[in-house]
Amino acid sequence: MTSTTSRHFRISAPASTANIGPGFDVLGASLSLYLTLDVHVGGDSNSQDFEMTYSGEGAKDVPLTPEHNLITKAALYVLSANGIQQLPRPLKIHVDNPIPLGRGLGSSGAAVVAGILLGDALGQLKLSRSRLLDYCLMIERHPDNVAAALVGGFVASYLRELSPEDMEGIPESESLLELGWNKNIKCIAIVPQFKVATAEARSVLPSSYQRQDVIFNFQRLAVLTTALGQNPPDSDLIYNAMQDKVHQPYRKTLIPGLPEVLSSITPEKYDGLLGICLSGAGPTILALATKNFDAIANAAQAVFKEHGIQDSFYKVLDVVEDGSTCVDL
Ligand SMILES: Nc1ncnc2c1ncn2[C@@H]1O[C@H](COP(=O)(O)OP(=O)(O)O)[C@@H](O)[C@H]1O
Ligand SMILES: N[C@@H](CCOP(=O)(O)O)C(=O)O
Repeated sequence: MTSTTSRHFRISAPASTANIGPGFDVLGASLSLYLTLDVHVGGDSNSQDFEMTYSGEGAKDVPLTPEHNLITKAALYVLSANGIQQLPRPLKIHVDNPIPLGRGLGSSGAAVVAGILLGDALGQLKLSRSRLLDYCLMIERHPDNVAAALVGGFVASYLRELSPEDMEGIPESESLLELGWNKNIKCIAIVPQFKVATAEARSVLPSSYQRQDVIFNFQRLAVLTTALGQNPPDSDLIYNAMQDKVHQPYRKTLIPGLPEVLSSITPEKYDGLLGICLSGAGPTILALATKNFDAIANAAQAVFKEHGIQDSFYKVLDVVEDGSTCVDL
């Protein structure tokens, strides 16, 4: 498809931290770390050029062909579902990605959301936000990261029960609720220098659970969704509400030192700490705090070192309300 009209636009999609303890596949919060696409399309009707360049995380790792790159695959998915079988030419995309891949900060969620917005923009489809989310879910399959990355803020979501007939098309598959987040609560992401693929971290989870473990998470999830919006935040309430029995206990085999990090770093020992958990499927540790960020991060890094993980870094991030955007330049 040759595009004669020339357009220059920028897509931005935030990182996200999912689960936040007991909210496995439910809770997600968008973080102040943005994947951006700088897109030039059309202009020279004689050119069939396609160029994709990268800077930042994954620049040397990710495939750059449209059929293999997660961003352009998502864009092609939206376009083909709407009767457009290829990307318009000429097309230049520069991707700048500060989100570490395979670390539990929603890099794939941000890439899927950015790709869906890219397809929507290139096809001039003007899809609604809920429709964009449906497309994201058909790719990512769990709602927490993509919901937070698309709409922004602190988000709870559920998947609708879908019949086989529903699945023949692109079903309306998710509902979400934007929750309150106390702006004084910062997200310390302690990032070990090894990857855990989300698919692998999901494969180690049991297919069924004891009733008491499910109730354990239900109780804490209900409390946590409100507690994180309260001001001042209650560290005892939040710390205990961020406990989990559904995913973290099973993922400790993939992340050396995880139990020790989660049990040894407490509000009693570290002033300002509210709670600590695995960010998404890990290996990043998420610590929620109002101050004392460096001491908290250094404590987690020290535990990782005791377990042979010498290299890690940390970032102090905000939960951001603006979600993903597509802006003409
Ligand atoms: N900006 C990107 N561009 C292309 N592919 C990406 C990008 N970000 C993530 N991916 C793909 O997603 C994979 C990481 O996804 P996943 O295992 O879910 O980890 P994460 O916790 O970072 O979401 C990468 O290995 C890569 O295949
Ligand atoms: N609920 C998912 C969240 C995965 O988040 P990611 O940032 O690691 O992709 C899970 O825990 O599997």
